[in-house]
Amino acid sequence: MTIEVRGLTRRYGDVVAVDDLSFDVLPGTVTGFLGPNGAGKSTTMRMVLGLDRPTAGSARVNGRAFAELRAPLREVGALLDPGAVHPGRTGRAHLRVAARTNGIPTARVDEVLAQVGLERAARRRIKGYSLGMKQRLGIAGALLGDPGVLLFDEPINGLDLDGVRWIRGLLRSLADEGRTVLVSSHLMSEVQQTADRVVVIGRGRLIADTTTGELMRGLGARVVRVRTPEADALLEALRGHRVARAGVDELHVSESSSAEVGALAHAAGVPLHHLSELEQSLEEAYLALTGDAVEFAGHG
Ligand SMILES: Nc1ncnc2c1ncn2[C@@H]1O[C@H](COP(=O)(O)OP(=O)(O)OP(=O)(O)O)[C@@H](O)[C@H]1O
Repeated sequence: MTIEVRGLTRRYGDVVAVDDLSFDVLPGTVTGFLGPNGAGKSTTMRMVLGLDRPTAGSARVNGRAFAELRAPLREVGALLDPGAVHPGRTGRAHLRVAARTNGIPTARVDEVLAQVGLERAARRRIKGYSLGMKQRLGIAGALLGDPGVLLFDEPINGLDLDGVRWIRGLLRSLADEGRTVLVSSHLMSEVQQTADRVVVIGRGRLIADTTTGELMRGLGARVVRVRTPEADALLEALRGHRVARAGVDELHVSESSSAEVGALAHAAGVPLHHLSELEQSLEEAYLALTGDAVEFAGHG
């Protein structure tokens, strides 16, 4: 039960939505799929689900292209666009149609309705559903075929706190049952709370593919802020370190400590006017990581 993405590329005219992307999603884990708006997350998921055609490369589920899966809904379930349902149908009727067309026993419909907590609304028309209820119905649809691979595109969008907690618990339990779970979000904080692994993309390209812990350690690294009237001399003394020039008299040193920077400055006879450690918040660090990849940055 895996998702394998290899050299996946999708162009729309001049826009490269997904750019030579490769990663694996493994069973028993929740993998967060993280990137700013327009990064290419939905396009990637659509290609995994056979809803869009790669310009190059491949996306495989359990070793096969989606079109080659014999019983697709039993192998992979997805929540993509919860609004894309017939509003005049009841939730139950909607799922029964999906079950029938996919050779899934209709008894399964009531099971998944119970699993997502929609039993009481099952006989009401979808047009009367709240966003959260539509989201739950979409998830029920994803679970219908009891698939080993699940994709959720921004599942917490528009949910209240209870709904968010419920989704987190559901993702966890699906992974604990040994399933392969890929969940997209544009929020670092969300992925931090739910995912074991993270695939970060920006402008369609892979930025990071690692465990959540590693990503947080890397991103949360302290930066030493130092000010000196002799910045060039200090730069020289810090050779071999990762240093960014933040102004005429200010340097930011990564992967170091104020003790180390202070000692190096002292040894080189460089006077310091300021020395401190900046603790980056995870959200800031994530923005720094994907900053160059943001398609439309807000100003002011
Ligand atoms: N059918 C399409 N035709 C033209 N361009 C498209 C199409 N689908 C997506 N794009 C473009 O591809 C890029 C990636 O879009 P995509 O929706 O995959 O990003 P995303 O990471 O899911 O973002 P969001 O969080 O906003 O949904 C964007 O520049 C988008 O405008």
